[in-house]
Amino acid sequence: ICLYLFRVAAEAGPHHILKMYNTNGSVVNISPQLEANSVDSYYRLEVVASDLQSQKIIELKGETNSPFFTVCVFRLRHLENKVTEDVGKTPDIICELKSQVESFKRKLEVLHTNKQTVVLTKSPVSTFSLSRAALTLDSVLCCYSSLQVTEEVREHLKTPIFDNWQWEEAEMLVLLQVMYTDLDFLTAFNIELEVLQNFLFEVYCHYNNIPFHNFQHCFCVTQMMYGLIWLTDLRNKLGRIELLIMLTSALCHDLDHPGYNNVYQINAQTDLALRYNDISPLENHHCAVAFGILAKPECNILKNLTTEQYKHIRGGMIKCILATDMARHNEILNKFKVMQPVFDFTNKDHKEVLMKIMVKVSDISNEARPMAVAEPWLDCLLQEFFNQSDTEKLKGLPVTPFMDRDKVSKPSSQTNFIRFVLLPLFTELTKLFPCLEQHILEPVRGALEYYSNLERATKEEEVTVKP
Ligand SMILES: Nc1nc2c(ncn2[C@@H]2O[C@@H]3COP(=O)(O)O[C@H]3[C@H]2O)c(=O)[nH]1
Ligand SMILES: [Zn+2]
Repeated sequence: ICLYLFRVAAEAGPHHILKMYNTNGSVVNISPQLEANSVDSYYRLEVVASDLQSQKIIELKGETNSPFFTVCVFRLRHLENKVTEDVGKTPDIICELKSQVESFKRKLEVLHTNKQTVVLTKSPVSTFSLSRAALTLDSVLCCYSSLQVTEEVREHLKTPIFDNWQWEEAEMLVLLQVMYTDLDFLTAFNIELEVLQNFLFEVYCHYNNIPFHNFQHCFCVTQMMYGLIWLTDLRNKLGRIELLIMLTSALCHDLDHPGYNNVYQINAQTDLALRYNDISPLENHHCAVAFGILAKPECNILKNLTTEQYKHIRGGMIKCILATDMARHNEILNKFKVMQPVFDFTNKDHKEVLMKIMVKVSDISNEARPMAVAEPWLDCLLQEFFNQSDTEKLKGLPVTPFMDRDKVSKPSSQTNFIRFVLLPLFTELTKLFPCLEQHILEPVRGALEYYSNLERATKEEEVTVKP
């Protein structure tokens, strides 16, 4: 079995380069011809994580220490079944090997985690630096002038079926400009085109290159907000200033997100948690970064407004962005539920809660999009979740259960989220705007059915596979 495991380890893939040494320290060839090892003449397996900038050494002594991997697990299970048939019970040696396979698997996962941490590590308070320069302002400006945004694209941009995966980041910046233009913000608030372009580019630069809370997410949330504004005819129900608050809040709501949520910030006692006294540290940060960008005159799309208007927008954006902290989800939804039957578009409190709900709906609206658009987003989200829970394990912090790769699957993650978060929220908004039924409620119901079926099928498969 050890020989077999070594061979599998040698084929472990690009992230794990393995070298094996004998007790004299000489490298030995991992092959089926390898001599049997023992407690005294053991092999040392060195896992060289070539692109991880990290090295771990695991010693393999006789049969008492062994490697890992899924294939091994299957092999062992097969062997166990065979032996159980012959002998009537699982021999101790097989149980021991199983636990060693698990332990080795965990070690490799730690190595893999190191890699992700290296890639993702960026000081969470690294604001106002143009650290990410995949695009230059010049290249974006070039795209502004060369991209023909047809009437068809402009109309498509107003719908939740818009597919973000088809567009480059520079193009998204152009599309964001179209949103500000087509809502008449440039004329209504005397925004110079160049200032808007600088602002959008700075926003782009302050999103991090992380799996989920990145510029693409910012674009999707803003585009969903834009779509909702058109679908619900909010232009005729709210003031332009409220629309500007909602769209700009959506745009800025995750600025400089570090890829680790509030619970992590608080448990790890990060700079952000210290700075904001554990009170919505991320959302406070996103908002502070937004106003840091607006503080630069060349990016200040609000500079031609009166002090009164500026204060109104600042107050509104702070409320909307802070409302995206999911810890406040029930508080905000319950407020809206109470108002909804007597909703009054001229009532200041009612408008305020509606604006928060609109930003929240847009923020978590991936499942309202077509499956081909939504599913890759779930992969991105789980990648970020797993990265956090791996880091929590590594640092001995409490592990967030819905982020734990050992506990969560795509279907289980979505069925619960759709049932307990999305449907109650979307249903309430749909009561106020019945036209949203077909645009956001139906696709979400479809997604629930899809993931429920998948969950059921997986469970049935598990039952049949089990010996
Ligand atoms: N399981 C699940 N969670 C989601 C989905 N979309 C958003 N979320 C969660 O909702 C949260 C909204 O706020 P955050 O951006 O902090 O983090 C987001 C995720 O934790 C989804 O499609 N599935
Ligand atoms: Zn978000």
